[in-house]
Amino acid sequence: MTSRPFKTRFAPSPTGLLHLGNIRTALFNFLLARQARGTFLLRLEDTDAMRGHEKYARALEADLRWLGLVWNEGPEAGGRHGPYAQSERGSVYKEYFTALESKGQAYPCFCSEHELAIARKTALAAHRPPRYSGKCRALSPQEAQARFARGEPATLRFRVEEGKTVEFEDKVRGRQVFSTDDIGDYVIRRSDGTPAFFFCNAIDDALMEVTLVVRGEDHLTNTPRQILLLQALGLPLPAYAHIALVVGADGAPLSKRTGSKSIEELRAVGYLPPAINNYLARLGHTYDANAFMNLEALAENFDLSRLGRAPARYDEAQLMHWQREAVLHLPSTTLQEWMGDAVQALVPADSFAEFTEAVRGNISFPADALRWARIVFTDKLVVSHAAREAMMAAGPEFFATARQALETHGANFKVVAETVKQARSVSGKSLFQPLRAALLGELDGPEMARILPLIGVERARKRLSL
Ligand SMILES: Nc1ncnc2c1ncn2[C@@H]1O[C@H](COP(=O)(O)OP(=O)(O)OP(=O)(O)O)[C@@H](O)[C@H]1O
Repeated sequence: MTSRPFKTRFAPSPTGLLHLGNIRTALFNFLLARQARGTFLLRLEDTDAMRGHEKYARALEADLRWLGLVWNEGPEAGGRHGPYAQSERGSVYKEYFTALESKGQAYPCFCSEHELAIARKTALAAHRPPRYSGKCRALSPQEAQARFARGEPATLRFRVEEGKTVEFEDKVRGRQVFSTDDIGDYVIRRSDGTPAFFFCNAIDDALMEVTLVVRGEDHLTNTPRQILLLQALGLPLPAYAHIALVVGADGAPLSKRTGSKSIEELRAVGYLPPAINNYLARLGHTYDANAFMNLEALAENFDLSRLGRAPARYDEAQLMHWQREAVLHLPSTTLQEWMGDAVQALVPADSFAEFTEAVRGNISFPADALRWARIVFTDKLVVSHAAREAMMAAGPEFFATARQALETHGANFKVVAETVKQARSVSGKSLFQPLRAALLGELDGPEMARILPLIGVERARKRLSL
């Protein structure tokens, strides 16, 4: 098994937009494949019955590409093991159902939902695991045929040998032991003919030669069932790593069904791919270095043994930290594009590079850049209460001197400030705050030496005349 080429996979069901929990699973699989110079496979776990799966499939592919989590095998990328959408693999699953039936390892079950529900309740009341009683196990082929002929619907159940254990070494959670007595015979094909999710999932992992399955721990209880299936079919087993789920502030796992914030929404407000990647790679996983890293470095230093088992809590403040880091690290031209049309319309082309560098340290989103662009390049200055107080405290003579210095020396903040300092004997906060307040309308913001030349003498003169 270990001699097979290293391959991980991400196998989402396109039932909604991906959220940070799903993407973290994709990221870990991507990083591990990249680190091992192996393959990162994408498989769509859709079924024909799913609504809108085409739309969501395209959306999740776009999300992955946007984050740079590019798959080397799967839809569009191609590969030897396609098709890569489960809705197109019906004939493959059929073949394996037949194989299991002909070996006597699967049998038709005619028990109705109602009957099964009663049996489950009875078992639970008697403190027994609610596993299938085995009622249809012993049906003779003739009897089964007769019932089919009468048009009775049947599921297909996988036969599980009693009194055994299924064991595997989980790469995150350690040794896992399950008793087959708790599992019981389980449904692998529903009565409408559709295969059970974990059946397709296991068969596909084996046929697509996946060697390591990294997925949310919500799948942990599927694993012994999948191992039993693969063993019965003589198919290779992957290694497994079940990672803690990402939970929201309420402690509940992020989920498409409960409307968790989607990657698409984060992209729309201006979150940057390296911010999301740096944040998620550290969510429940630790690196030695806390520095901002590109995907290559995140991959190089990723370590499965450093994954925590506790639920990973989504923390927006942490994501914001990495967003600011990403803004600081972005190439200037990319940052300008990211700022968007509204900023581009306000900032003169020949000042864009200076503007970008001046505000880079003070923005987290394009909306922040727009605010600074309005302050610097329009006459609509909104002066905050604190700024107005600082200006009042400095008094009109302070500003008369500042205006005079501006006329004499131009938009050179250092010289203007130095002149005011000498002439009015003020320094530190009492010098810089009123100047900043008048010129920007705020007490915090970009470095004045960079921003004043962009504001220009004319606009600065008016602002110092307040
Ligand atoms: N909250 C979460 N935290 C971490 N991983 C998650 C979370 N929710 C789903 N995953 C993982 O994302 C991968 C893709 O899952 P899939 O698209 O089937 O979503 P799902 O399990 O149906 O989740 P959802 O509840 O969001 O629909 C799986 O490995 C799953 O374990």
